[in-house]
Amino acid sequence: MNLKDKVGFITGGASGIGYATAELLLQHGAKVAIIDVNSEAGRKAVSNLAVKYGEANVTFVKCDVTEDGDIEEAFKQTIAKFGRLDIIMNNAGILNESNYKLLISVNLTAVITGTMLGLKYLRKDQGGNGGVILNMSSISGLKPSLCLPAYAATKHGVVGYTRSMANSMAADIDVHGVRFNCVCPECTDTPMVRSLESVDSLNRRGIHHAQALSNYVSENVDDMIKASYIAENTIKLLADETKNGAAMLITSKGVAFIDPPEHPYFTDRANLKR
Ligand SMILES: NC(=O)C1=CN([C@@H]2O[C@H](COP(=O)(O)OP(=O)(O)OC[C@H]3O[C@@H](n4cnc5c(N)ncnc54)[C@H](O)[C@@H]3O)[C@@H](O)[C@H]2O)C=CC1
Ligand SMILES: CCCCC/C=C\C=C\C(=O)C/C=C\C/C=C\CCCC(=O)O
Repeated sequence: MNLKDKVGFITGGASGIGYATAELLLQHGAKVAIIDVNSEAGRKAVSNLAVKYGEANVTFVKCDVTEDGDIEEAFKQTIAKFGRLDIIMNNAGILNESNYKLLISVNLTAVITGTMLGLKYLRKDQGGNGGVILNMSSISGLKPSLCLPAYAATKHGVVGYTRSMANSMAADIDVHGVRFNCVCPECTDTPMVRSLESVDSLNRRGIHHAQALSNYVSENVDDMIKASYIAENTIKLLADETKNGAAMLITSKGVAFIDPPEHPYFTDRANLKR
């Protein structure tokens, strides 16, 4: 996919990985809607980006991704502003083991809702141009995380959902033109991680092994990979039209595509005639 003049929709785009990806899309000539619950950060993000890339190319829509109506309205406002939609990045996320129902709602349910609601605007057979849905998982979506079991459950859910949607819709891709991929970064230096330096914050959020994790974050955060590195690899995945159903692990050593295990039952079912 040539990113020039394409339109991206990024939830959690006011900060961290979402913001870095928004900026890189703008550098490639795309237009971007930053979708976020934090109005102050969202407006600030857009005013910074507008100075560099032009007011016509970036917009902010306040949206709580746990509210279906907010997500629908954000899609409508994005298309009203830019006239099309090509890229959906369901990226908003939180870390809160205490409030695991909210955690599931933001990190997993909203990814499914953003995919289902957004799909109808992307589908070539429903008036869209085709495109790509990129869901934000984590290395915690591929391996156990002893400090963050509920968080890991949401991120495993994102991988399972994204691969399943890709497989389920792959047979008709010529009709709808939509690809589904997810990214699984290792720990990245963002405000989310910086907020974990304090053991009080970790305890409030019910994160396991709080003291050990706080020590680890404080000692290592400066050396963690940067959000711009996640954005560079995310953009490569977005643009690569050969990739559908990919789970891309991003670490300081580079990227790796993690394949699901093969099983004849599922392989045969994927080939079933409908
Ligand atoms: N930083 C890291 O080490 C890693 C982060 N991730 C994932 O990347 C994504 C982005 O995380 P970061 O950039 O690190 O965090 P961040 O805290 O810097 O950015 C998250 C953004 O999501 C927004 N947000 C939170 N709840 C929302 C809601 N209900 N509705 C709309 N927006 C909401 C926040 O306001 C914030 O702007 C998350 O899904 C996170 O789980 C994945 C792997 C590693
Ligand atoms: C080891 C540092 C953990 C810091 C956790 C903060 C944010 C994590 C965000 C993620 O998406 C996960 C990324 C990397 C951590 C992966 C596993 C946690 C390792 C410790 C554990 O097993 O819980």
